[in-house]
Amino acid sequence: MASYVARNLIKVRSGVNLSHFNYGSIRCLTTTNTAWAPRESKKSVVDKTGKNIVFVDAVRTPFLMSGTDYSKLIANDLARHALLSLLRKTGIPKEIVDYIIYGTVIQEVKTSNIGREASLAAGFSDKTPAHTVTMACISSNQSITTGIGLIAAGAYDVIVAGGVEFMSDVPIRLSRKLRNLLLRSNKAKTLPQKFQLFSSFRPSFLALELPAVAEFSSGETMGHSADRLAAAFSISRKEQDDYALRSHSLAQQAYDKGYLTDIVPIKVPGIANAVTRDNGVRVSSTEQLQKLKPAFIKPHGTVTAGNASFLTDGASACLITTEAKAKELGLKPKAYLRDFVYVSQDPKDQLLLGPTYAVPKVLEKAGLQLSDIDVWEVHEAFAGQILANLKAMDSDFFAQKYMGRNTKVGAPDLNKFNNWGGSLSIGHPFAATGVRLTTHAANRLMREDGKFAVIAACAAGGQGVGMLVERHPDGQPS
Ligand SMILES: CC(=O)SCCNC(=O)CCNC(=O)[C@H](O)C(C)(C)COP(=O)(O)OP(=O)(O)OC[C@H]1O[C@@H](n2cnc3c(N)ncnc32)[C@H](O)[C@@H]1OP(=O)(O)O
Repeated sequence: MASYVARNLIKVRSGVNLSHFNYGSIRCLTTTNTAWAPRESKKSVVDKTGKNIVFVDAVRTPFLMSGTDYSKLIANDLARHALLSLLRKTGIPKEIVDYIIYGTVIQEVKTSNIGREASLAAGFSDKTPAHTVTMACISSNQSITTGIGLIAAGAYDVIVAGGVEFMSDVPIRLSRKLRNLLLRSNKAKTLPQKFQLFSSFRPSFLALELPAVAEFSSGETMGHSADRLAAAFSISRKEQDDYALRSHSLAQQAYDKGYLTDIVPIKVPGIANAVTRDNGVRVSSTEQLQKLKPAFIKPHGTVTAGNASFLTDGASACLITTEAKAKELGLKPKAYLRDFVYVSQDPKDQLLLGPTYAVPKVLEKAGLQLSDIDVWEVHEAFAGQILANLKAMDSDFFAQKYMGRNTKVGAPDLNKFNNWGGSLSIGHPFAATGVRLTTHAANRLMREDGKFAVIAACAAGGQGVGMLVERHPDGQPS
C-alpha cells in the first residue's frame, strides 16, 4: 500500500459527496416520436472528417456471468450471433458491408482472427475483409474508431465494428518446460533420442499456466490495483458498496422500463428457453454488500465480488457509415461519432485512471466543456475505480501534479452518469463493452433529450479512451 500513488494521491480531496447518491433524482424521460431539434443554447461541433460519420445501430447478446448458460459455446458462436443479429436489426443486405473490425482480448487459439471467422460463420460475403483488434477493455472502442479512420480516409463507407469476450473457456497452457519438451520431441527421430528426452521429464512439468486478469508489466491483478487505487483516493468500502448498489439499481430500472433494446435473445443448445437478458444484475442491499469479504487484498482490502465487475461472456456489434450513405440506404442513424482520443499512462499506479486523462482531452478537441455533456457512459471496472476517477477529475491538485494541466476538468454530474447501470451490474465482456457503452450513450441521448454524450473507459496497460457522440436528428431509441 505504501506505493507511489498511496503516498501522493492520498492528498486528493473532492467536493463531490459520493456517499449520498440520490437514486430517485435520476432523470429518465420517455421517448417521443416527434422530430427532435437541437436546443438553441447547445454548441455545435465541427465535423473533422467531412463525412459526418454516424452510428446507425447496434446489438449485443445478453451479457452472462462466465460459467453460466453460455459455458458450452465458444467465442465464435457469440460473435456470429451478434453479427447476424445486427444484419437482422438494421435490415441491410450483408453485401453492402465493406469491412468488419472485431475486438477480443483473451483469444481462442483456433479463431485468432475472430472477426473473419465469425463473419464467415454469420454468412457475410467471403469478399468482405475482417480483422481483429485487441486493446484490453477498450477493444471495441478501438473497433469503432478504427472504422471511423477507415471511413475518414475514404477507404470504405460501411463498417461493422464490435467485439466478443468468452471467459467461460480461456486457454490454459501446459507449463513452459512441458511445452518445450513436447516441441523438442517432434525433432527426436530415434527411440534412444526420444528416451533421452523424456527421461528429463519431472512431475513439476505438469503444473499448468492459468491466465490471469493481470498486468504483464507489473504482474498485478486488476482487482489488486483497484484496491490500491481506492486506498490512495481514500474511498471507503461503504462508498464503493453504495456505488455498486446504484449501478445494479439503475440497471434493474432500465430493464423494467424496457430501455435495454440493444439486447438480442439467443437460443443456446441444451438450454430450454432462449437467453433474453443479462444475468449479473442483482439489487442486494448495503448490509449484504458490507458482509462480503475482500476479493484481492486480504484481509484489509475494500474490493469485493459485490463492488467489482465480474468475469463475463458476451458479444456486441454495431454499424457505422457516413450520413450520406445511411440516407441512401434508408437508415436512420442514432448518433454522429464526433471525436475520440486514446490516452496512456503508468500501468502500475495509474492503471485505471484512463477516464480522468481522456475526458479533458476529448472535450478540448471538440471545443466543449463538462457542462455541455448531457450523457455520460463510463466503464465501471470497479466501484472504487469509478469513484477514484471522479475524485481525480475534480481535483486541481491531481490536474496540476499528474496531468500538467492548470485546472481540473471537474466531476461529471451524477444525475447524467451511467443512468442505465454499467459494467458492475450489466457485466463486462472485455472486448464487447465499448459498443455497449456507445449504444447506451446514443439511446440515452434520445430518451433523456440530450445532445452530446461522452464515453470513457480505462483499460489494462494503463490505457484509456474518450469518445464524443452527438445525437442524430433522425434517431429512434430502439
Ligand atoms: C479495465 C478493466 O475493466 S479491469 C477489470 C477487469 N475485470 C476484472 O478484473 C474482474 C474482476 N472480478 C473478478 O475477478 C471476480 O468477479 C471476483 C474475484 C471479484 C469474484 O469472483 P467470485 O468469488 O467467483 O465471485 P462470486 O460470484 O462467487 O461471488 C462471491 C460472493 O459474493 C456474492 N455476491 C456477488 N455479487 C453480489 C452482490 N451484488 N450482492 C450481494 N452478494 C454478492 C456472491 O453471492 C458470493 O457469495 P457466496 O460466496 O456466499 O456464494
